Amino acid sequence: MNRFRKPAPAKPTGAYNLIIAARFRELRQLVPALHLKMTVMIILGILTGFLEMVGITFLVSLVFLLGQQGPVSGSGAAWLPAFFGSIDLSLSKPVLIGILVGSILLRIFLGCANALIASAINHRISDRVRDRLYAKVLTIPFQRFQDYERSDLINVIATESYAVSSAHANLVRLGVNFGTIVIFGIGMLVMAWPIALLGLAFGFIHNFALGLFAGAYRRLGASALAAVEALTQLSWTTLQTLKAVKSFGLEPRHQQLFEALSRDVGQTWRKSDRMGAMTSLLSEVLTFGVILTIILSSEFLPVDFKAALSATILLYRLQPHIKGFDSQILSLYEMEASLQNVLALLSEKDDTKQTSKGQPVTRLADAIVFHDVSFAYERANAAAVSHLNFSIRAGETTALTGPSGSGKTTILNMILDLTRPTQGRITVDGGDLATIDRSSWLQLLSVSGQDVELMEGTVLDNIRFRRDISEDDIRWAADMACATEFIEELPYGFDEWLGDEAIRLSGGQRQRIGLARALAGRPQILLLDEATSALDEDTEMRVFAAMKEDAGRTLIVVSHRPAVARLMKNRIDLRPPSPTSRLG
Ligand SMILES: Nc1ncnc2c1ncn2[C@@H]1O[C@H](COP(=O)(O)OP(=O)(O)OP(=O)(O)O)[C@@H](O)[C@H]1O
Repeated sequence: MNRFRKPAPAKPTGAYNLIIAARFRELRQLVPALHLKMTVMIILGILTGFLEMVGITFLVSLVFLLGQQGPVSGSGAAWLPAFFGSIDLSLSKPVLIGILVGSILLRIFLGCANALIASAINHRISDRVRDRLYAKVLTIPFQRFQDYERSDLINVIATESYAVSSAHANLVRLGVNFGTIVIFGIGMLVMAWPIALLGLAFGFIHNFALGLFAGAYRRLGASALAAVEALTQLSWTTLQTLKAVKSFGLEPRHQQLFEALSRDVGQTWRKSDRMGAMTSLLSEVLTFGVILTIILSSEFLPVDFKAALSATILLYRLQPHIKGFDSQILSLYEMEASLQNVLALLSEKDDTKQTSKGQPVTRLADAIVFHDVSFAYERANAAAVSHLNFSIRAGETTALTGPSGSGKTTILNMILDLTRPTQGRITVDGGDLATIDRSSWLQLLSVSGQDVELMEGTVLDNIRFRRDISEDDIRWAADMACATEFIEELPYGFDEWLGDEAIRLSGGQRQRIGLARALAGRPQILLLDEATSALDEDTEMRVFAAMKEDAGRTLIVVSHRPAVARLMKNRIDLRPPSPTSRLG
């Protein structure tokens, strides 16, 4: 679990009515129009339960009717279900059969409709939550994003997001089961109150027994989640560092670790299944116990036989609803950790600049100026850069030099508006960057770095990078970056499939694809952060010569190579003890 995420509360939230309230509160934050959806589905579900009760009681009456000796005669009252008592309703046999068949058919229809509605609503909830989580990852401040483990984020978006629709479905089923239990209970009370009282006593014992499992389920949910997270993290880092793993001969060690973690995951699920089987057994035993009590004491109970039979069958049919109620309550405990993770990510604050509109810019006419700018990363002991004062002139080339860790990348990140000064301000043609519309500003900029983040796709896809850029511009950019020469050597040229790691490409080739990507949008301002460090000197010089010919671009280059810095007109040097700047 990422150390910056909210941990699940350590102590159980308490009795299960509190856990229902807690899940409901969480869902209210996550699902719009929750009440309406739940109410409709619960009413439909309860109606289905009611029809089940009608079907059972009318079936018992029909069995009595069919078992009658001799020709059928007399009023229909004798054939009515027990809860009508001695009310004399003159219903004919076909009417009774009609009610029975009608209630069964209607129950089947409502059950099916409810299942379809539930499926549609649950999928919609999952879709929306996934979309919101993904959007959140894109809108939290970049610095905050860096605090998260990538594997945790993937887990939350792809797996834990389903806990929301599961919690919704569980609460609905819980409402339906509770409603059905109440209706069956009322039916039993009207037909045979002593049996209803026995059922009630059974209910209390049952709830008490269920409460004994709550804490264990809650812990199980949290440990299952931790086990899955650890497994995903190991898989993710193994894939990320496979070359190093192989180079150090660590395959057996990784395999061992994976098997141990995988066993942990399996064990938690097996434990969950075992506990599910135990609670189910408990519920079966208690139901059997109460039915046995009824049978053994039937002689002494002041209840008519038909009513006793109907009530006992109802009690028996109540059992799946009680079992469902149990497992839903326990699942609500189990899914607490996942819901907390989803909520923790969704409650992250958005990057306000990204979501608000500012002053649009169409071009850089004069200069980007740093006015006494300092920046400190959160939780860092010292500032990454302090009291910077310099100008970057439009249309000119500038080298940003200084020792490792002196803050060059931090400066580029501030120009890219990924991070903002903690002190001082940056102006663009006199206007504060903080008030400038971020997306219009980024239209003017492009960046390429030492490590190129390639994605699954062809060379063309990687240069285009999901932007609306013509193939002509892509080929032009590849020429500028001296990339065409090696791309055309590939079996499928620009259509060659690279995959996200592009292992068949050399470091310098990857950097040239990154450079072509940055150039393809024909940016007015180009930031290069050690973007040609893996190129041989000759190719590097050819790249810069080509870019110099394409005049008018503002170029800011971070490089440790003096030859590259010398090619630039201006130089900003970040040397300790105090960062100084000078304009060449
Ligand atoms: N996300 C971060 N959180 C905390 N500190 C950071 C973070 N990124 C960078 N730093 C710190 O800020 C300082 C400046 O880092 P920066 O990457 O800007 O230096 P640099 O000059 O680009 O280094 P290099 O030449 O090695 O790439 C360093 O001390 C670094 O450890």
